[in-house]
Amino acid sequence: MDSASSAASHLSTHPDLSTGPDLARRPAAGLHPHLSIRPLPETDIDRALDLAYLVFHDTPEEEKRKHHHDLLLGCHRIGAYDGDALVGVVVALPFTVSVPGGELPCPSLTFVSVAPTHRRRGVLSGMIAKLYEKCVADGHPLAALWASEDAIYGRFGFGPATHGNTVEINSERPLALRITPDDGPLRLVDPADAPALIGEYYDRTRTRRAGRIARSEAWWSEEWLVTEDEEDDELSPPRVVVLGTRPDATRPGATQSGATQSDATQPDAITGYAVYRTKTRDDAPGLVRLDELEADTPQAAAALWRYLASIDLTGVIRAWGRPVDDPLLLFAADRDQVRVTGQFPALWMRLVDVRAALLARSWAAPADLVLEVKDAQLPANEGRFRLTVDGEHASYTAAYDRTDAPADLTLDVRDLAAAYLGGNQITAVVRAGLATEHTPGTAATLDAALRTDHLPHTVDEF
Ligand SMILES: CC(=O)SCCNC(=O)CCNC(=O)[C@H](O)C(C)(C)COP(=O)(O)OP(=O)(O)OC[C@H]1O[C@@H](n2cnc3c(N)ncnc32)[C@H](O)[C@@H]1OP(=O)(O)O
Repeated sequence: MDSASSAASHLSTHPDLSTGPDLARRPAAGLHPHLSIRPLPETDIDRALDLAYLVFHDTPEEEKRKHHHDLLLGCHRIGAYDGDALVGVVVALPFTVSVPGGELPCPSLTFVSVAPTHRRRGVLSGMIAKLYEKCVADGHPLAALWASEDAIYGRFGFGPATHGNTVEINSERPLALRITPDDGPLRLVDPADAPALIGEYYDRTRTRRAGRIARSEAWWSEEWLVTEDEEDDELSPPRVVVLGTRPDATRPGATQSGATQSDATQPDAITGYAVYRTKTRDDAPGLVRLDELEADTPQAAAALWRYLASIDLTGVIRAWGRPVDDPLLLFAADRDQVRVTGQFPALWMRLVDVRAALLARSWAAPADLVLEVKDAQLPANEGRFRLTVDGEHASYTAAYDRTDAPADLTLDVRDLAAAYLGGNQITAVVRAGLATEHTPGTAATLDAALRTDHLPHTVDEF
């Protein structure tokens, strides 16, 4: 493609489109015969980016465009074409996501774009159907995304499976804590060295919570630790602070004072880290914008929060995308000082193959019930299935097989997807009138079986 031509100019010169398409409004399940949906070749990546920048009202600099180009090269890409004109794009990042008890490949949708000339004609629906075909062919039971608008993806069977809290801390006074922070050494790390150091820590610990994305080194350096923040160029470059293990004279390498030379310089000596940026402001206290804080123990987390709250010339910490069950909310001694200012859906999940998805996760309690699942897109998921979970605590095994037995619970696949990682309750879905419990107590049994020790959490927005 001629890189100088944008999707906009391409559309306006296309004979079928210049006068407005003659495409009658089609139901989502059908696609107008003018349109074809097929894999988007490498040679069309520039056109795909033009289309995405058009619909997202973005005018990126060359460097960002090159970054997006490289990102799309490594993804599965689907294009919708009207004749030669590219009118729709869906990109699937080849992610792996943690699920209760393990992890699964999870094609993750991004750059979802339909030309303004072709909206509401089933183009997105057609591309999603194509993506599901690909997931089934590849044996990938899950798909995921972050939604630009809440109303779009439920109809395609996606449910919001993880949520994030926005937390604001008044750090003009010392952070009041009900626990004693870990006294291990804190060390600032050069962001260039951070992927190797905290990347290994993250890999080691990320499956503690479901919903977490495995991060490649490129994802660390080009998404997480990129020098200039994409949304606020007044913020400092990323700062990375790591907490080391407590000085212990008995450890190898300990000095006479008890400190160890290797504390916090080796991934296995780290007990937590925080990634943050700062900025000073004329009209308000200086800001610490926290991107991520992970810790092995509440005491280690408390040490990192206390560090962030005591940075000179700052008076507020704004933390985005914190876990809903963040222990900070309990060990903070003054909840007027530490306030949850918002909550939002983060990772939307799709159980493309309900059976494979359910069998791949761990279970928290026994169950024996018949689910009737509604799935408007994927008939293989539709119908009645007996879910049995047996065995001993911590090693339950599940079976999920089609049955003619009457249903104990009827629910939509999107609500099952929202509950899959343990972050939402089926009992609440029943109470909201969105699922029907034919046998009282079934939803509570299912909730107990799906329960996880920690709520799921996703902070990688894509
Ligand atoms: C994962 C991500 O990348 S999120 C980013 C999504 N992209 C954007 O927001 C960019 C701007 N918007 C667009 O490009 C398009 O409008 C899209 C991709 C959101 C929708 O594409 P379309 O081809 O118009 O969707 P399509 O025609 O297949 O719609 C299917 C159904 O979803 C509904 N729908 C689509 N978009 C929306 C929306 N924004 N809000 C509410 N309903 C919507 C349609 O009304 C239709 O419902 P119906 O079948 O009951 O009539």
